[in-house]
Amino acid sequence: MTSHLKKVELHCHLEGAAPPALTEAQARKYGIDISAQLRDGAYVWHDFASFLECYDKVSEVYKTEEDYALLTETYLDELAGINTIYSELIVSPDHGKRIGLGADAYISGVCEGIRRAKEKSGIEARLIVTGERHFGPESVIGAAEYAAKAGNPLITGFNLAGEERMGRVADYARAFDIARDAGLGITIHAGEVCGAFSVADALDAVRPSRVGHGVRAIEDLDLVRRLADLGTVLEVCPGSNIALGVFPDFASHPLRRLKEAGVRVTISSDDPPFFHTSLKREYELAAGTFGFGDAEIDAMTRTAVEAAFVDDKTRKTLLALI
Ligand SMILES: Nc1ncnc2[nH]cnc12
Ligand SMILES: [Zn+2]
Repeated sequence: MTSHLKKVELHCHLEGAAPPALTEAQARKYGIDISAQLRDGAYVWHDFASFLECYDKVSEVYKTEEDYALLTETYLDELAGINTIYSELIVSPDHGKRIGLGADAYISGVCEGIRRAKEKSGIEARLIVTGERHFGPESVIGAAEYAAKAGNPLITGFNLAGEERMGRVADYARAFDIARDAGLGITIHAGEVCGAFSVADALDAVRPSRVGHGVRAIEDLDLVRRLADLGTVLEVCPGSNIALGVFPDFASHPLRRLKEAGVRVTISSDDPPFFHTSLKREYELAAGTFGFGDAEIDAMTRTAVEAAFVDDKTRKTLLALI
């Protein structure tokens, strides 16, 4: 049981957290046929590429500022209900542009959702703007420029998600320079679908303080030592990794081995309903399947706050709550 533990999540894609029932209602509202992506209350995909396709299609049923306020509020309410004190949501203003809503209205809807949830439960949240690798370097630079110029105090980080097999990290380095120069925190998906080289590329090309997943670093023990020495924080999402077949089962998942090698690890849910998981389940897995005690789980939660893209006052307040 982990219901008594305070929780923090650093890695969850907003559209990836869309509850199937809400997506179904949205599709009905707009007369969109979502039956190829959502069947019997579950999202339909069979590998990483089809997951990304399904994700993009599902995102298309969220169309207005209010749709985004509702989606954000719904997810943060769920998190607050399991004792979560802080959440970082990965958002894609590009998506707002693609559906004709516009990046500003997309972000404004999300911020309204954060405001509503915080008013009810006190949950704190920040936004990480992401570029999508499969939309190419120019689009990712556009996302970084948007995040850098937004002047929105809730946008505190920049990420690169999407098809990890497309191009090399160095192709996207300029986007990270733009984000870093604007004072944004830097994290990047690496070592999920691609192997250890992808994590090494990320360290070399963008010097992130955190890496999304990073779990395939385990294939190179020198790299594991490098991560430990640098103090790079991994946003580990075990349920996602098993659902996507990154590892065949939890017994072979490297969360414990990375932690024991001195790597700073945290736990998140990634795209919870797509992977039949939730932050609650990820904490339960940490306790049950991985065998971590309460003190060890609290230490991971504290690591997440230490690595959070927040100001020092907020960090202090959050640390005092754990
Ligand atoms: N797990 C994941 N990896 C890369 N890009 C994503 N976009 C949404 N979920 C993702
Ligand atoms: Zn992710």
